Amino acid sequence: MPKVLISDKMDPRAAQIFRERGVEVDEITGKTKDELIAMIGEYDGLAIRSSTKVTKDVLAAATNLKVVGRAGIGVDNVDIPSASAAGVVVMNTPFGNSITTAEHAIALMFALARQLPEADASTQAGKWEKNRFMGVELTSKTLGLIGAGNIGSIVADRARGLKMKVVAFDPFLTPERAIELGIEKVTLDELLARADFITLHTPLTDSTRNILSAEALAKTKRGVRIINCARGGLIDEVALKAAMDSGQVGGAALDVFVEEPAKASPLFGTPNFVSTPHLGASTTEAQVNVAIQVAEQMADFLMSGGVTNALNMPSLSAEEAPKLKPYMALAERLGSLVGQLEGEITAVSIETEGAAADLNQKPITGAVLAGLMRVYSDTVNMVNAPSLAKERGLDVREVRHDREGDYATQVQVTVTTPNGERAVAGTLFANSEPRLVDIFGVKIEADLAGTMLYVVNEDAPGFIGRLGGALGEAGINIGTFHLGRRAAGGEAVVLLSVDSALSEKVLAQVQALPGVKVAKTLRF
Ligand SMILES: NC(=O)C1=CN([C@@H]2O[C@H](COP(=O)(O)OP(=O)(O)OC[C@H]3O[C@@H](n4cnc5c(N)ncnc54)[C@H](O)[C@@H]3O)[C@@H](O)[C@H]2O)C=CC1
Ligand SMILES: O=C(O)CCC(=O)C(=O)O
Repeated sequence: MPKVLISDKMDPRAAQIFRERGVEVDEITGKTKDELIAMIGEYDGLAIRSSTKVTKDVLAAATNLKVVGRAGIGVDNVDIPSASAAGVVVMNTPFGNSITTAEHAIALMFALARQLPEADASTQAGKWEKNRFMGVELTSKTLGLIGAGNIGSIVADRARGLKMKVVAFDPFLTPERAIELGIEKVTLDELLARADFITLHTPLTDSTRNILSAEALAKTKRGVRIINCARGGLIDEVALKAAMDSGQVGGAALDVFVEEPAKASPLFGTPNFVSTPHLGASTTEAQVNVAIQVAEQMADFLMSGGVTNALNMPSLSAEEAPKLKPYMALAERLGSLVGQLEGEITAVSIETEGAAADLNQKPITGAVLAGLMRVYSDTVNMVNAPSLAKERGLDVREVRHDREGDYATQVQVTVTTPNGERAVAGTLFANSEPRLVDIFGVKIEADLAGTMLYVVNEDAPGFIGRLGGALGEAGINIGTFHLGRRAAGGEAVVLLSVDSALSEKVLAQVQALPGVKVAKTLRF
């Protein structure tokens, strides 16, 4: 039974779903990095929010880990390249808290427009400072959106409902989408010059870090009000403090900080500065949504191989997964076969025909690459195989054929080596049992499983007896025996499964049999 650790506070429905789906679950929150490292080795899955940092060190200790599930959107607390390299799938829940976060941005915009937190504190302090708190209307004001993805679009919709004009800077926003949202796509400089309020809704990346730098803040309308419900680091906090002190920025509301938890900040105490402790996603509705979604996705993956909302692997629905499972086994074995038999591979082409061509090709390709590269690395799997292939400069091609060949379904793997192109092909028997049907142009029907001996020999009478004799003398029991040949009297191939591994000595004896060109042990 797979085992999952929930390491951040999460709605109890997550644990309930894991248990209902047959996944064992521990909820242990508030652990330090070292404590997490000490315990992570026993888990197949890790469910987190934003507090747990899934660093390279944590991943190195996570020897059984297969999936990290983020109950939320931002995954900047997960080292995705290290997770991919370790073959760990990283998933998030991209929509579950978007409305809630957008509403928080709108709430902070109102808080700034009417100085609600300071007015509240003053009133409760018995001051009744009616003349101190003069606000501004939102109607007809311009809202500048930096980032118009899921959350930014919802903010735009709500702001338009408030009769604001919305302009957006987002290099990936298409003109059609801007029209659909009723917003104007502008450059960053134009946004800075025109916006009365600016709200940020991008991930933190190299291109968005300090997007509101001292230089950018200097280009804003004097008195602009700024809201950040996305990520700390999008605004230069020191520059923001200076801009607020000079009056260039008339108000700022931050839900997120460069350092979290933000227990101290030069911004604290600045007039018309509003802050919340990363509460963007903190509503009952959003937390139920993300908890249910992350548990469903992780359970699908651990129990049936379904992949949804993964950031480092193509999606695979829970319906597709069982159909693809035997193909992935076939693909991995074909990849493994060529990987073991061919040394220097510079390109690989994965061709499907018949029923296989109607399936999602990415998992089949991932499985071929994982099998192929297992000779180089024990830790390669479908998640890290494509990036490993890229690192090695392997040219990967996928081809789907409409035609149906000799079999109703077929996967062919062709590799390019210094000796030319070499192809192997396989099919499924009874829709589920992987079988090799062609090896380097020789027709053969073989199950690729366990330890096998691959022999290429000259087709001549008596050879099978001599081979069986050599193995028998060495005490090696033959399980299955498969034969194929290019032409009578030409090159023949023998693939046989053996019940125990062949020693170097026995392999050398087979190699020395008259007519043997190649003898190699294979493992599947
Ligand atoms: N405060 C909180 O509790 C929460 C914060 N978030 C944060 O909100 C962010 C946005 O979430 P979504 O809208 O769901 O993400 P999304 O991926 O749907 O949208 C992000 C948008 O940013 C745009 N973008 C990327 N680079 C850009 C750049 N250099 N300049 C301008 N735009 C750029 C993208 O094109 C995309 O349209 C998340 O990355 C997350 O960090 C999300 C949920 C809760
Ligand atoms: O889990 C949380 O409270 C934070 C949510 C968040 O920042 C996100 O989903 O990106």
